[in-house]
Amino acid sequence: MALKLPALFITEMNRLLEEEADEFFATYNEPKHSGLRANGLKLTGEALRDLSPLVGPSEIPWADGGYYTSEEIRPGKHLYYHLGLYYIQEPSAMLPAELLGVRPGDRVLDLCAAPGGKTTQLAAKLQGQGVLVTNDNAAERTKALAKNVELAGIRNAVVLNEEPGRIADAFGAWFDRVLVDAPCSGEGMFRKDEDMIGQWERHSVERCSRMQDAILLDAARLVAPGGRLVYSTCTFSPRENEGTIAKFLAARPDFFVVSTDLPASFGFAPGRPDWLNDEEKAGLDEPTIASLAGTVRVWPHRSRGEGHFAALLERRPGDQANQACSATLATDGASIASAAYTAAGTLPPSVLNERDNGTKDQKASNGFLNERDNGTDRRKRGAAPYQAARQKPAPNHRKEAKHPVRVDETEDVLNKFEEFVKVHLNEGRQLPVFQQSGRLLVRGASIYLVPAEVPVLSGMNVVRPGWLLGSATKHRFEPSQAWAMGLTSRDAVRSLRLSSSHPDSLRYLKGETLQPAEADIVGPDGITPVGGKGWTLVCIDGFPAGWGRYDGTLLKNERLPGWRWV
Ligand SMILES: C[S@@+](CC[C@H](N)C(=O)[O-])C[C@H]1O[C@@H](n2cnc3c(N)ncnc32)[C@H](O)[C@@H]1O
Repeated sequence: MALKLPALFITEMNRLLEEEADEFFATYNEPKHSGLRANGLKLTGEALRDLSPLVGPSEIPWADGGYYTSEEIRPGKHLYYHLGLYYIQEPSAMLPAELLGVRPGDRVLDLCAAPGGKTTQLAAKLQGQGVLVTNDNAAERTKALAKNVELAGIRNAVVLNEEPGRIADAFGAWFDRVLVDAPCSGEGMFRKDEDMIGQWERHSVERCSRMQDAILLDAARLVAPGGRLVYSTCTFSPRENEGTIAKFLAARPDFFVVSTDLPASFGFAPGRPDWLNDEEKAGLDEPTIASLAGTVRVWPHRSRGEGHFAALLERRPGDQANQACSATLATDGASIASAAYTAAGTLPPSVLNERDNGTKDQKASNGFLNERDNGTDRRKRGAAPYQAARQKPAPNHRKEAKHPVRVDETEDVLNKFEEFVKVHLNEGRQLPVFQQSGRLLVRGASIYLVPAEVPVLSGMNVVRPGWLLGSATKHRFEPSQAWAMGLTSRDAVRSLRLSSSHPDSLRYLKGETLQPAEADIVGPDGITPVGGKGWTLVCIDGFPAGWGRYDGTLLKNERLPGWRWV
């Protein structure tokens, strides 16, 4: 065996797998599986395969747009990676988001999300409709999460750095779909990442299992009646898999296991209720214990993927437990809602809609109401939703006192932003996006498009309250890289059309100034030269790569240093 596996792990796997163990251990002498997944927000798997030799001929059968690839190809070093056209992801890791069955328009929560592989997959399922709240409690890791959200061009995501309990207090049972890709002992990743072996010795299965129990109980509070939750790990240990689910079902009988029923050709194995210990079985009836066979185990000796476990759970419709969550929301909301933002939006926040069963009085004591009332007023005045941020901040904004942003500064940011949209963007395509999919929010000098329906997230650690569109400086509005990545070439009045084989493409991604041919500065149709000067969306093979400023001869590179290909 090439890898030095922990002795305890070897003993345990021999005990569990019995006669299958030799076959299992033999996989540690074989190469690991690698994959990538086309970013469905930008192109299909077939389109990516037509474009790129990176994509091997072999599809990952359980993942939309997923392909096996080889490490030698180094897909992270390719230009298309920097355009957000795909995400490099281990094949089994593509399963949980598929199981969740996300539909466009859903409210989706990815609770343990960094660095964001499954988040980008869930966003593609939403196709820009609905809301994706993506969270990780490790502040450092949310940097990579936010970057991957932006690289993928996701427009309807909120990125949080919070503890699950605080999210549950604020949102209540608000989500149609929740993913808990739990921290785990990582036994299934030994072949992919040898460091996991050392970490296994330090982080015991028992410690992980306690964390999982707590996260899952908080996650349950966030699932709307009739909604679904996927729990997944990349470990083999029954304590962290069937054991965690069994204890959860005993604590939350309003949830049940949905049998996954996947094609036998995938090679997945059923969950193992027979591996539960007495403590885990306590309080469960026989049919519930047996239902754990409906969860999924991915074994490297049976499937073309590393070790994984996934359980699809559903919350029974119409249960009453939800009302308790809402009461907590309303009470806690009063303090949480000492708002963090300089301005709120027009669309009625639906945190207190009928799903949450909040009473009128509860609503009245909740700071979320400010936002809705103001929104109603503005709608009466007929103001366009995208002007939403023009309103006086509510008087009780706690963080505002710390970093005061005056209303006239908010006005200034908005004026500069509107001027930018008018001059540089194809308004006919952009305004409907602003009006239909969210509300504008000014925070400091930056402006965001917050997904419609998302409440004011006051008092929470918000990494990105929405799609970062850009920031105002003293003299102008500067569009963000995130905005560029979520646009198409048709959205800009002026774009630079580059082909990936042209040396300027690489030079642009590396941050260099370009001297483009005039004929390549084109209008929204991507063909007709437009000339003129100003902000220009740089597109490679038709996909946005970032902004530049064209002065008629040179194109100044506006890709921020953190985004440059080094
Ligand atoms: C398996 S990783 C997630 C991988 C991610 N889903 C992806 O596809 O890229 C587990 C994550 O859970 C986070 N985590 C650990 N404890 C947490 C908690 N209590 N609440 C939220 N996230 C937590 C870790 O920081 C880690 O990023």
